[in-house]
Amino acid sequence: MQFELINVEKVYQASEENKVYGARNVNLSIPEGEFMALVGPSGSGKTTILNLIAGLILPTGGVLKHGGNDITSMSLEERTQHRLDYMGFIFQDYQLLPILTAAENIEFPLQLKGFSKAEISDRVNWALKQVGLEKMGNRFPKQLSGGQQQRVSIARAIAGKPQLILADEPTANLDSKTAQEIIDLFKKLNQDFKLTFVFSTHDQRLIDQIRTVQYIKDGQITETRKNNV
Ligand SMILES: Nc1ncnc2c1ncn2[C@@H]1O[C@H](COP(=O)(O)OP(=O)(O)OP(=O)(O)O)[C@@H](O)[C@H]1O
Repeated sequence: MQFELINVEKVYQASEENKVYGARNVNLSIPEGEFMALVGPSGSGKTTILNLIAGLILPTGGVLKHGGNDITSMSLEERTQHRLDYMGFIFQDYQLLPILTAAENIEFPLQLKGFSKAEISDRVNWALKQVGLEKMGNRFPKQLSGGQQQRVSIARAIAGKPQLILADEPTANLDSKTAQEIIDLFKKLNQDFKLTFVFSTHDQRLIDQIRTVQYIKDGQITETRKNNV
């Protein structure tokens, strides 16, 4: 099922006379298996668009769809459930809980989804293997490098077997070699499982490797570039 943003607008009302367009006339189709980056300067609206796709914020205009379903007309509970069912999230600062081991960090959202103990254990082992950390499940975040912590957060995002991964600047805190390894891992997951990726980046070195690049400025898509990868 594809995600679609149709004429989406998000106005932040800082005050009566101070309106900020976080997104304006955004039209985006995200088919299953897409590998898409949102690229633009700070404040251009990348996070806003990711949050709109996630249903974390609602547009002030336009429609957001997944398959035939209109996400904008769902209740808060339905949107939360929809997000749990279909999406995984990766953040710039990993957002791992420091008091939990790598494996426990991956388990946590699976418990929210109500899986059995055996299913959780299978999924954690599967996810750790996918990210090449099968021997590090017992380590705490502070015992892992930045790249390894980001791998744990990727494992956490994929363990629920989502359709779409949303990632806000996932390589911004990493050196260029580690950033490349993380993008290689995204590509592998995209190819092996037809997992859809939409992520924001500032990193010019990564852009040529991304199938669809959406350039964002002042909340608008100014250019779409397709790379043959
Ligand atoms: N909650 C909010 N209230 C008011 N304005 C906001 C809010 N969130 C974002 N904005 C504004 O909307 C615009 C887009 O912000 P957004 O965070 O989406 O950009 P970004 O491209 O992700 O930036 P960065 O690369 O710095 O994270 C900016 O002008 C920002 O100041």
